[in-house]
Amino acid sequence: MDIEKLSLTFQTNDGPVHALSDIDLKIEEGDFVSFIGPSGCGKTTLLRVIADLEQPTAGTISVNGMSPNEARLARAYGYVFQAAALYPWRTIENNIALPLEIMGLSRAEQRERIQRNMELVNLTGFEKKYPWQLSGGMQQRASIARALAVEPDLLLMDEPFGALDEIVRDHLNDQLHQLWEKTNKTVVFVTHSIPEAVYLSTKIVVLCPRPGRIYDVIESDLPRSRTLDIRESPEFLKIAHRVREGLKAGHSYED
Ligand SMILES: Nc1ncnc2c1ncn2[C@@H]1O[C@H](COP(=O)(O)OP(=O)(O)OP(=O)(O)O)[C@@H](O)[C@H]1O
Repeated sequence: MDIEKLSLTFQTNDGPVHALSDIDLKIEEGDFVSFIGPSGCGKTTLLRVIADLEQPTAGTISVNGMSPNEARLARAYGYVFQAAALYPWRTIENNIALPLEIMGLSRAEQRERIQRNMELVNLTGFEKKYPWQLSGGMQQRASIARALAVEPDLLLMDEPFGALDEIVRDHLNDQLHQLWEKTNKTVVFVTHSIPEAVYLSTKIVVLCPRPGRIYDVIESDLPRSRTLDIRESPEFLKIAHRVREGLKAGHSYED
């Protein structure tokens, strides 16, 4: 993915809001990229621009050689929201089936994809449950399975684990990491958590607000294959330190 000199200004009743300013970023296939930064620095807006849910006011962006609009129509990405956004009146398997029905896949193909992706997120056996019968962490895994079932090259995730407690979050970080290793998808991930960003990413983009812009891009030198233990290593702590310094430098304490 190639983003060049991209800016987005929202016109509001209180005047213009410079949500994104002069963003330059390259994301390679198979990268795991995190956007981290204080509230209002434009993380979600940038993700939404990639997803064709917002239009930039300047600059260019290409997603797998396509415009975001072409990529959306080609179903090149899956989007996972902060809250699981599952339909409560549909079972887990029928939630995952929904985009597949819209795509017009055969029942057999739908069933095969549901089974395979539920297995990938360790939810086999919960096909007939309703979302409200599952824990928050399981609901998030189900929404990841739904995004994966479309078989996108690119997974866009907006703070998917933000509302979960620390232990569940650690567990899901580990699972997501393994999933990424197994599937070799490109992932763009929004987070507020430094350990989460450093653990998961091959590239960490530190953003700062007013106007929303990139402060630092950190290429991780951690091995691609990792376990949560790596968080104790000096290499991990060094990257975490650099992210923290970036956040401090870009932070305004007047908020
Ligand atoms: N539709 C909109 N209309 C006007 N302003 C908007 C709109 N969407 C976002 N903004 C503003 O753009 C800026 C960036 O918002 P954005 O949600 O991308 O930040 P963020 O880094 O994701 O924040 P958070 O961490 O709180 O989710 C903020 O100042 C926000 O108020």
